[in-house]
Amino acid sequence: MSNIKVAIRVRPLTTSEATLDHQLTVHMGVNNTVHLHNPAISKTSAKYGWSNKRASSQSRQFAFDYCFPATDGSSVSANIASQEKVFEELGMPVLNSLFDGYNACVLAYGQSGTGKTYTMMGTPLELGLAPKLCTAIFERIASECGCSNVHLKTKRPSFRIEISFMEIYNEKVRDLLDEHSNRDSVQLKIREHPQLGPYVQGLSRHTVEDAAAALELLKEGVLRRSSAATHKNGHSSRSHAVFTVHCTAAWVTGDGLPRETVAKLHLVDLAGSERASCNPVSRLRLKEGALINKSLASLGNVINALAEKTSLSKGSISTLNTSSSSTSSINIRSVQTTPSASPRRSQASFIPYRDSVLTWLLKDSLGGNSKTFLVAAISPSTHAFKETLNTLRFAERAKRVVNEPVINENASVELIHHLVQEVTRLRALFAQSVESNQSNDNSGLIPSENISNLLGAHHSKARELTEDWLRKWSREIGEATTTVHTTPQSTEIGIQTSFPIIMEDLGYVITAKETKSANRAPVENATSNLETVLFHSETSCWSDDSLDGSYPTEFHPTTDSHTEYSRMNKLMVQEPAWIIKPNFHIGESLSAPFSDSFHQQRQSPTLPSKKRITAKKVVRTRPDVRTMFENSGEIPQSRCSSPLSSSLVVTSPLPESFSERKAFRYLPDQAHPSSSSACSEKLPLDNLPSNQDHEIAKVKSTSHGEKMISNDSHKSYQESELASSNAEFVPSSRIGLSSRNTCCCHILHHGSPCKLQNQNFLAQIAYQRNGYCQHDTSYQQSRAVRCKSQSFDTILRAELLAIRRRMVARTASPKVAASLRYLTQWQTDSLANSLAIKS
Ligand SMILES: Nc1ncnc2c1ncn2[C@@H]1O[C@H](COP(=O)(O)OP(=O)(O)OP(=O)(O)O)[C@@H](O)[C@H]1O
Repeated sequence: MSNIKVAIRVRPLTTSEATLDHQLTVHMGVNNTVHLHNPAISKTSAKYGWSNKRASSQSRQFAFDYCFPATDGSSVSANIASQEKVFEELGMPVLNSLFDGYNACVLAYGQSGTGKTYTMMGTPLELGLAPKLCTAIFERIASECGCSNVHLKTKRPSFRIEISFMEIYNEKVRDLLDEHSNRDSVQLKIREHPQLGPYVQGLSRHTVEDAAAALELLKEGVLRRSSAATHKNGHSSRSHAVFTVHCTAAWVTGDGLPRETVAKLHLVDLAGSERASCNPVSRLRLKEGALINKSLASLGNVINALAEKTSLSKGSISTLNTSSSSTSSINIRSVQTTPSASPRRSQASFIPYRDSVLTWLLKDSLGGNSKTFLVAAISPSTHAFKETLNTLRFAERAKRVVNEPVINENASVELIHHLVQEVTRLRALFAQSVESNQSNDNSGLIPSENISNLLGAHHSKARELTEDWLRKWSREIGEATTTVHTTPQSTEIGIQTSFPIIMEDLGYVITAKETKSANRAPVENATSNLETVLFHSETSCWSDDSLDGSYPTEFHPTTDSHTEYSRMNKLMVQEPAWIIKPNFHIGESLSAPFSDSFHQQRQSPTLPSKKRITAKKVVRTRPDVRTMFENSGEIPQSRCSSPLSSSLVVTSPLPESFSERKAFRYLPDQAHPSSSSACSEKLPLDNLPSNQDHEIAKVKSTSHGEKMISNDSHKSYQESELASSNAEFVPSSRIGLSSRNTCCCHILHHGSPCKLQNQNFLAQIAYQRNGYCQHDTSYQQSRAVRCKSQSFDTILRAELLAIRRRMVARTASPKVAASLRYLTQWQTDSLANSLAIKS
């Protein structure tokens, strides 16, 4: 049970009000009290010597849960509650409720022009609750995905966020996210689901993967919303707007049980109440105003009825308490059906939700399953005294409304939990039964076969439902995105680590990729699937953003491309393998045998070292990069890596003239201060392109004390590099980033598209471990990734440990070890330690 929480927000006097010398009527006291008095009346009573009665009837004091003042009474602009403060005090509890699985609702109520829209939507410079919440939701998702044990969720949850946005204009519901809808189009109907409550039939729901997408939808809807100039507000909302965020969270608990919560958040910006006496600009405005007032009156009636109901139930409880002190055996039912109380109660128990579209739709939020917050917006001006008093009275009544929020668990998940409990109970019963069989005491016990049958049935039902749920959840998330792939369902997690090495006069960037398959039984077998390692190593690579991931026709490695492709898919599912072409030997660093499976697969235990890569054909490289090479007379010997990770990578050794110094022009001196001394020793940075400043400017400090260059900055850096005529060699994003010792994480899922938050999550982990991470944007764009989230936790943790181990293994070659100084600190340390151990 929780009461509606009420906040009062006072807007500052407008410029015209201040110019016209409007007096202030509202003052905030201690403990969230609001004092309202009418200075005009006080003055008049003093002047004519009236009794204080009239003046005091115009002076009231209220207490609320939150107060957001606009003035301290002495100056207009001082002490104004900022949008940030409102978000912190109201937005954060709302956010917490949503992530705990509760429905939540924020209603902005008040006279026209008092700041409802300002509070809910804000302005471009001062964002309101809705945009701030959109951003915060995705930040929370990223953080929940990034750390364990949040809200007792022992496995990291995965989320689905959907958005809908509607307005109630003249008692008609309209979808604000449907570009074809307009005020004259067919109105949407409200229906009521026995369990889920009222909903709008045919209202579009949009799955969003990041805050930007959510904000875009919000903006779109706000632009479509009906508004007009009125005498009170130049941009007055003529409809009630309801922005809804549906948040579904799914995770697997420590004991392997699925959990799924489905919560929704309504952000309601009501149209402003207005006096009918105020001259309407047109007949249309008059009609709009009348319907707005009508629906607000219905809202008032619902609030009144609910407040009354609360008072009555409190009365019942106090009656019960008094009676029970005298008669201990009295029961609640008998008190509630006391004849004298019943007519009033039955009247009060009827809540006129259906009197208006607004109240019907908000049924859950008003006296139902929701944690509701009401923001009553008021004007401090004497001229609005009456409306302000009405608003405060309304808010005071709303405070008495009691809601009954519950965590909204998915029904089938609840059933699974119930079955599992039942299985535990039956097991105990079974043990008891067996014991008593042994002692030949069968009195009162159910025969053990019966229990065993029931146990078996329950167990298999629970397992079946869990599997269904896992399938449904991953499919649902897959369906949420637009790209659909028909390749077999398989889930992999890959980690890519890149670092430069120098062999003779050639610089290479080594990109080591590891991909694991976890497609089967993601929960139970995740750990064992870790052994299914698909290791892919290759030399320097240019990622070709223009490649869409389709198999290039020119690709002629030793095996037929299609066979290769299907083999890859198969391998991902079934067996560990090394994907290294015989003609793709890049030096002893990667020739070291890494696993037994490698020997089995390749037969030749070691690859010849220091052999240059010779590819049969030049595959597509970025046209600009190619042109650049052609101009300089150097055609890169490129090859295309197998479509291991769905994102095709065009690889190439660095060209002959790509000298050491040039190769390391892009080293992370600025990005990784720890490695800067090592770099600058050997690689003077005097030849850095002038636009490096641009890049450096965008290097962001992070909480880890290290610096990270955003993708954007890198992109623009790269673009400016391309534009620069004296550029001799233009690295693609991958090479550029690779030379920064990045560790990129890919989650690969053949068959369904990517969920950004999961990538964020992995990238975040990678960053934490490696000090730097890259978002593979081309990958995000071109290919779909979806991983069954419940396997992330186990796989990734082991993955990160494994990559560390493997990095150590690579130090078998002193040449590679020499390149370690360019790796980030933790890598360097662990590898150096291992070298020391080996020597
Ligand atoms: N707390 C505040 N601080 C600064 N300016 C505010 C505040 N509240 C409202 N305003 C300004 O007051 C004007 C009216 O606000 P707004 O449009 O939000 O009112 P409203 O209650 O939504 O009106 P209506 O019901 O007519 O749509 C806007 O210019 C807004 O920027």
